[in-house]
Amino acid sequence: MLITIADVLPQSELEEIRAMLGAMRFEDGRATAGWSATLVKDNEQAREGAALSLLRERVSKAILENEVFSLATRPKALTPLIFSRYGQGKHYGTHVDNPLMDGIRTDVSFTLFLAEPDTYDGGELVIETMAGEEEVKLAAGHLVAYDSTTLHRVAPVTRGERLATVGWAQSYIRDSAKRELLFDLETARRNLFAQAGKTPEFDLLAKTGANLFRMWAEV
Ligand SMILES: O=C(O)CCC(=O)C(=O)O
Ligand SMILES: [Fe+2]
Repeated sequence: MLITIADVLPQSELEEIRAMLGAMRFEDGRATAGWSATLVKDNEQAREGAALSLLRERVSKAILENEVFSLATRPKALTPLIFSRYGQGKHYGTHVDNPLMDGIRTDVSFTLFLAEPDTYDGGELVIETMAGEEEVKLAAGHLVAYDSTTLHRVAPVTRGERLATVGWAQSYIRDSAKRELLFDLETARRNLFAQAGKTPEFDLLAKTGANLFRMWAEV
């Protein structure tokens, strides 16, 4: 499933986060790439330190508290976030993400855009799907989550600077098709509740959703 989620971070926080990033030191992104990714990765990332730890904590909390993110990915754990910067000419060529990172299995990859799209050209996240290439470039504060199993790339930036934070979730539900099924069922259940309240049909959907989760969850 590929899903975009609006307003994971509000406008007021974005300005402060961009200012914090502006004061931080960045290093070559190849420092954290596997050997084949170093062939294609050409960006910069915020360096480890107290400021990065604080920022990570704050943004991870906002992501995990987002209800749509939680229902779409069913996160068991997140990797430490990477804050990346792509100046002019920077890009990240086609690759698949490592299956394990920081001790967790990567089921879902996500990018939270931090720069407004009219401040830079290029820098689209391009994801290869069975239906063709999906280009994603979102407003600052919006997030895209997609299966870590996909090939994807970041197109070269040709003007300005692309700022984003990226991370990975291990899901309680390993299989993407099952995650989508649970997401649809929960959406239907909530819509039914909004229309008709707590009917017997609502209870049956609640039972089915909970019991499928119990059947599939890896804890
Ligand atoms: O910056 C992005 O949107 C994605 C970066 C990426 O693919 C990665 O770090 O593995
Ligand atoms: Fe990636």
